[in-house]
Amino acid sequence: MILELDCGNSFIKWRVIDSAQVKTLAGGVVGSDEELVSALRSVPDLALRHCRLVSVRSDEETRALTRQLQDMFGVSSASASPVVEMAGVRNGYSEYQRLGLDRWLAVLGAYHIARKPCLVLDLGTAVTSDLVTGEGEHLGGFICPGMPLMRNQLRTHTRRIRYDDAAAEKALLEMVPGRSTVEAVERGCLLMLRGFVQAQIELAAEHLGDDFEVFLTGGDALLVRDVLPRARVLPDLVFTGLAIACPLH
Ligand SMILES: Nc1ncnc2c1ncn2[C@@H]1O[C@H](COP(=O)(O)OP(=O)(O)OP(=O)(O)O)[C@@H](O)[C@H]1O
Ligand SMILES: CC(C)(CO)[C@@H](O)C(=O)NCCC(=O)O
Ligand SMILES: [K+]
Repeated sequence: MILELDCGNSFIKWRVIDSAQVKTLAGGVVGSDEELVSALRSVPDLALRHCRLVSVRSDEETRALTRQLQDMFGVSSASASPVVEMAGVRNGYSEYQRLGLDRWLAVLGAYHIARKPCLVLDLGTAVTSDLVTGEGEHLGGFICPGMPLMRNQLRTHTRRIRYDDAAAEKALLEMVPGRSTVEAVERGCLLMLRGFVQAQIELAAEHLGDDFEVFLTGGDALLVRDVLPRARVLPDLVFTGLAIACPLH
């Protein structure tokens, strides 16, 4: 069995796949290293042979996690690392090491699947957009705050914006003008997000021509799905790229 991890800024996405790399045996989203360990402990008949991961956390945090996995499950971890070029894709950053590895893997995964120009949108704590040409040239992209950051900035920097998560979820069931704070904020932030992704479609058409694929991933992907009817929603896109960046021999 192989353990795969995508360590984002707020959550760790994990899954266990069989050694032939065809079936997903277990998986989930957790908020901390401790939660990951207990989630793994509750997987029946767990027998990990390998672990591969991508992390946008500090090296220290990532090392603490891999050490724990070694101690608890006897498995050593391979981490995706920055490269200039891989699998037919060329990193577009002027300092290639600075490109977030989750972005890089999502781009590798998307280009591997599409083999044509791609727009890759990842909606997590932060929202990222990346463009790749049909020749595998990564053109760079954009970063902006995601839903969690937008709403928390408003809650933190104002005196009178206060509401709980349950109310937030309910507020997004409709998009008419808000008649309460929670409705006004949640719907306002969602409109920002939708506006951003729509602008990316226009931008991608300028840089890539009209025939490009749109890939959508990240915990909040479904919030913008209705304004991107042509997008392929692939929650495991980063894992697709991880398999390319960290092959098991
Ligand atoms: N099952 C889920 N578990 C956790 N978060 C979820 C889930 N489904 C949707 N979300 C939402 O997804 C968002 C977090 O997305 P994601 O897990 O991709 O972020 P992240 O990887 O921590 O952030 P980033 O990609 O910016 O580093 C949050 O707004 C959260 O509410
Ligand atoms: C933008 C995030 C936070 C998205 O997870 C991550 O890809 C990251 O930390 N990137 C480094 C900065 C950059 O990509 O330019
Ligand atoms: K991510």
